[in-house]
Parts: sequence; structure tokens; C-alpha cells
Amino acid sequence: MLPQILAIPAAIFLVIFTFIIFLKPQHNNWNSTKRLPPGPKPLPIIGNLHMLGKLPHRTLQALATKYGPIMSLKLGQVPAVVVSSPEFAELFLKSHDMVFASRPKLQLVEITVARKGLAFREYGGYWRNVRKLCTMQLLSASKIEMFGPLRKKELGLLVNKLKKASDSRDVVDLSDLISEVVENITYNMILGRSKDDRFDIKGVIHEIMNLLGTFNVGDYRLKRRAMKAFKAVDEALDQIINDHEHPSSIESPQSNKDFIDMLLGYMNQPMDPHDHEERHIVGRANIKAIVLDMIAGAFDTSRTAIEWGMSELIKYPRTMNKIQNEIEALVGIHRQVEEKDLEKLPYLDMVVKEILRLYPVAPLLVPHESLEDVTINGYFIEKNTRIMVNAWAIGRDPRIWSENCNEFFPERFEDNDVDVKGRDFRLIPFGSGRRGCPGMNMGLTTTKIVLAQLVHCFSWELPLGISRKDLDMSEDSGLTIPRSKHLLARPTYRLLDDEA
Ligand code: HEM
Repeated sequence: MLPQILAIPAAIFLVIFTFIIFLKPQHNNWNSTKRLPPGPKPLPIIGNLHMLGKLPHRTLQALATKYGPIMSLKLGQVPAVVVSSPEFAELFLKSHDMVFASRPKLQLVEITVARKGLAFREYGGYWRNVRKLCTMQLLSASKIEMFGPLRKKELGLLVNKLKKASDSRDVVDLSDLISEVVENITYNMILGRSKDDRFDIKGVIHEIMNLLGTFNVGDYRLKRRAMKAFKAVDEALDQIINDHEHPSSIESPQSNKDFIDMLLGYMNQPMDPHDHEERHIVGRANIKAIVLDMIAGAFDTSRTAIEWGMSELIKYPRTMNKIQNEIEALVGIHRQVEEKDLEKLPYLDMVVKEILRLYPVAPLLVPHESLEDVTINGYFIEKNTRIMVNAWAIGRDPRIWSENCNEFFPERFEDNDVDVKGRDFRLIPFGSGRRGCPGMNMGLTTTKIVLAQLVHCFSWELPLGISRKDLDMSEDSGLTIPRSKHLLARPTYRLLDDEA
């Protein structure tokens, strides 16, 4: 027993000692036996979770300037590595792609229908079969082309709505309208109908994306919210599948087959008849999970890219005019731009790259997980480590993109062949390798045609009282990063409809 007189100084010493050990940022590794990447010292139980803040991609960018492009963290008890340079991204997503091709088992995925989907499934035969099925039935070049008329129809409806606003000089909520057109395109492809008033699938998916971007998923309140969201989407999908199984109950069936029809064609059959090692039979739960992944993948991503794109174009009228001139030179002002025109619009292409550089819609990609112990550049990474690739930080690194890296300047792509398709690790908005986005071409087509149509058909001004330099450009948190405030603007129709 300590004498009474020593007890207080001893207690103070203990507090200070604990504080120094656990809170002092360390440039060294916190595990002495193996050489881990450097990183901030984790606290007991919560690890580094308390440091991540509301916008983890920004916090992690700041931490990387201190600890370097490969950094160790602990998310609660889970070891994590954050990668923030093209060189390390290439090592993880290309050279050692196979080792990092899995996904962590997220509790809120494991307890819901999403477990049988694609995006959060661990690496293996089931994931491979589902990915192949989705690619063949929805995401291949021929399927993307097949759904072209559907995109055209939905965009036509949007243009008509905006024309009315132009006639009456109204300000529109462009965020809502972009969201609606992408929502309708997505639903028509996948569910065979436009927005269904019986369910708020968009709202639920938004909630799920938000929750998946939250690191503190052990929190019971978040778990309750997740269960509620997944239950709502599960019930909605059950009803929608019922409608497809009994077509007479659909109000306005369309003649083209949608994705659910195609999946129902596989019901009770092997997902991939040519895979002789893995036999996964398609059931209702698989269909629901796959459909949910496709809707979430298609919807929240493209609309976020378009929303940021329009924000920057309205902020920088010089760039807006330059695209308008490019499109006008190709198609004139007597007809609308069409998908077949897109490949002849190189400046639009640069604008889309610039949007995805500044706003990679999934700033930390989707978390990967290591399948085995591995040593990379002398750093030990243990099996089941969560890997986050900070595509947002790479896109804003002044060493790669020069001092104007935070500026919207599409001309930076003029004299180089940087592309967004996962071959160049300076720009990886779709990830790369085995887990790279399978919907990339569909996402790019939707993003480009909606942007092209909006700027070709209309000129845009901010509402009275908001100057371009004061336009709020803050982002919301989540697995994707939409604008935190809706974009409001006034359209003026600029085409001559003499053909009509
Ligand atoms: C602008 C549009 C899009 C962007 C920026 C985007 C971005 C991404 C990113 C960053 C990933 C994670 C890559 C990784 O973890 O390494 C991903 C995965 C995925 N995306 Fe996309 N995406 C877009 C459009 C789409 C579309 C249209 C679909 C489907 C209709 C889709 C479906 C998926 C799926 C299913 C995965 C998970 C793949 C897997 O785990 O194997 N995405 N996407």
C-alpha cells in the first residue's frame, strides 16, 4: 500500500503517463514486433475512430501529410491501412490485387439482405458468379446500348420540365431534378418502371449509403437505423418482384425486359452454369440483394457526379461556354445531343475527368480487406486488415496536379493521356483491379449524356443574391459525398425547335 502522502502524486503520474502513451501522436509504429506503416497512436477500445470526424477523407488526407502515403490506423479493434498516393494505390490494387480483393465483413451488411449481394461480399466463388451475372445481364456494352432509348426518353421529360421553368423564369432545384432523372433511368432499367410512389427506395438507399460511410457501426443506434432501412428496402423489393411474377398487377408493364425479368429467368438455376467448382442456385434473396446493389451502385454515384459537375460549370461560365461551343459545333442548335455524339466531344471528356478528380463520388472507394499476411515496401500488413484507398486525397495532391489542384480546370488533361478507367493510378474514381467498378461504362454514359444535355439545351444562372464565388460547395458525409446543400439555378432554353 502506498502511504497516503504518495497516493495523489502517484495518481497524477499515472494519468500523465497514460495520456502521453495513448494520446501523443507517434511517428513510429505502435506495434514493435513487426514493422507496420506509421500512424497515430490508437486509444484502447476505440482505436483511432475518434479522430476521423464527419468527413473522414479530409481527415485522412491531413493525417497522411504527417504520417505519409501508407498509414496504419485502428478502427476500434480492426487494423486498417490507408493509402494516399498513386504508387501505393498501384501496389495494393494492381501488383497485390489478389491479396486485397476481399471486403471486410461489415456487421450491418452481415445481418441484412445485402450479404447476398456483390459490393460487400468477400472474395470467392459466390462473388465471382454474381459479378459475372451482373456484367452479362446489365452492365455489358450491348446492354448499355440497349437502354439508350430509355435514357433518351427520361432526359426528354427533364428537358420539357426545364423548358417550362425557362418560360416562366423560375429557379429550379437542380439537385432534385438530377436525382429524379437518374432515379427514373435506374428504376426503368432495373425494375421496369419509373419511380414507384408506394416506396421511397431513394430515401432508403441514401440512408444506407450514409450508414455504410459511418465508421462507428458498432453503435447500437446506427444498427437500429440500418435494420429499419434494410427492412424497408427488403419489403419494397419483395413487392416489386411479386409484380414481376404476376405481371397483371403492374400498372403499366413495359415491353422491354428489365433486369429483374432477366434475373427471374435464372430462378432456381445455377448462377453460372459454366462454373463447375461453384454451384450457387439463384433464389429470391439473391435477386433482392443483387437488385439492391445495382440500384445503389447506379443511382447515388452518377447523380453525385452530375450534381458536382453542374455546380462547377455554373461557377465557371468560361468552361460551361466551352462545352456549349464544342457541342454546338458538332450538333448545332436545332437538335438535342445524342449518345452517339459523345465520343466526338473531347472537351466534355476532360470536364468529366476533372469532375471525378475533384469529386470521386466514393472518396475512400469501398473498403478492401487483405486475405493473407503480406509485406509491402517493407511494411507488414496482417490478414484481415481493412484497406482504404483515399482517391480523394490522390486527386487533390499538389505534387501530382500542381498548385492549382483544388481548382476546377479541365484543360489540365489536354496534353496527357490520364484516363479514369483504372489504368492510371493518379485518377481512380472507379477503383481498379478485380474490385474495380463493374458499372463504370454505364456510369460514364449516364453522367456524360445528362451533363451534355443540360448544358446544350440551357444556359444557367444562380438565383438572384447568390454570387458564383459564394456558392456553397461543402459536401455531405457517407460512402458517397453529395453536395450538402441543394443546387438551385435558373435555366434559359437555348435551342431552336424548328424541327418540331
Ligand atoms: C459515376 C459513376 C460511378 C462511380 C464513380 C463508381 C465508383 C465505384 C467505386 C469507387 C467502387 C469501388 C471500387 C473498389 O472498391 O476498388 C465501385 C464499385 C462498384 N460499383 Fe460503381 N461507380 C459508378 C457507377 C456504377 C454503376 C452505374 C453501377 C451499376 C449499375 C455500379 C456498381 C458497382 C458495384 C456493384 C460495385 C462493387 C464491385 C465489387 O465489389 O466487385 N457502379 N464503384
